[in-house]
Amino acid sequence: MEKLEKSKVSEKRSPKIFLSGSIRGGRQLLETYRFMFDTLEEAGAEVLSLHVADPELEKTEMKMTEEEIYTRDMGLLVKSDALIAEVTVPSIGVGYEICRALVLGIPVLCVYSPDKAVSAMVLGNPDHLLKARAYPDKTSLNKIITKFIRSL
Ligand SMILES: O=c1[nH]c(=O)n([C@H]2C[C@H](O)[C@@H](COP(=O)(O)O)O2)cc1CO
Repeated sequence: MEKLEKSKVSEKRSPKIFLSGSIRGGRQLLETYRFMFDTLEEAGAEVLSLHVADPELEKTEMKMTEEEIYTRDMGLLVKSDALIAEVTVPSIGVGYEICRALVLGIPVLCVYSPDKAVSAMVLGNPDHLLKARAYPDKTSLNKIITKFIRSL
């Protein structure tokens, strides 16, 4: 009888990704979050937190209470196969989500612009579930994300 091989997430179904990016920490990299969202979709991933890359985010989140935002995001995080965080812009929410994902045993990819001072809590973190990668340009950002998705 043919032996069933243990398959990775990507061979079975679209990996569910929590995209994490600064909101109240500052929206100056919104265009990068949108690029990351597009890259993830092209790589066959399903982005659960699409609101992070939404230029109209303020309109929808304004109608939600702080508790509703927190509960929704934590609910999405537990359903995620991985978290991908853009950490160039310091954000308490992004840092919290990274830590929470690691505690839950969810793999994390942090990406950042190489000329920015990123927290040692990310760069110096020895957790085997955490990868931190600098991207000098959009082409490398695309490659880093695509490689990570294929590794899931
Ligand atoms: O309105 C929101 N909606 C929301 O989903 N978040 C989550 C998702 C983001 O990855 C992260 C951003 O955190 P911060 O707002 O502290 O920069 O927190 C955060 C806020 C505002 O803090």
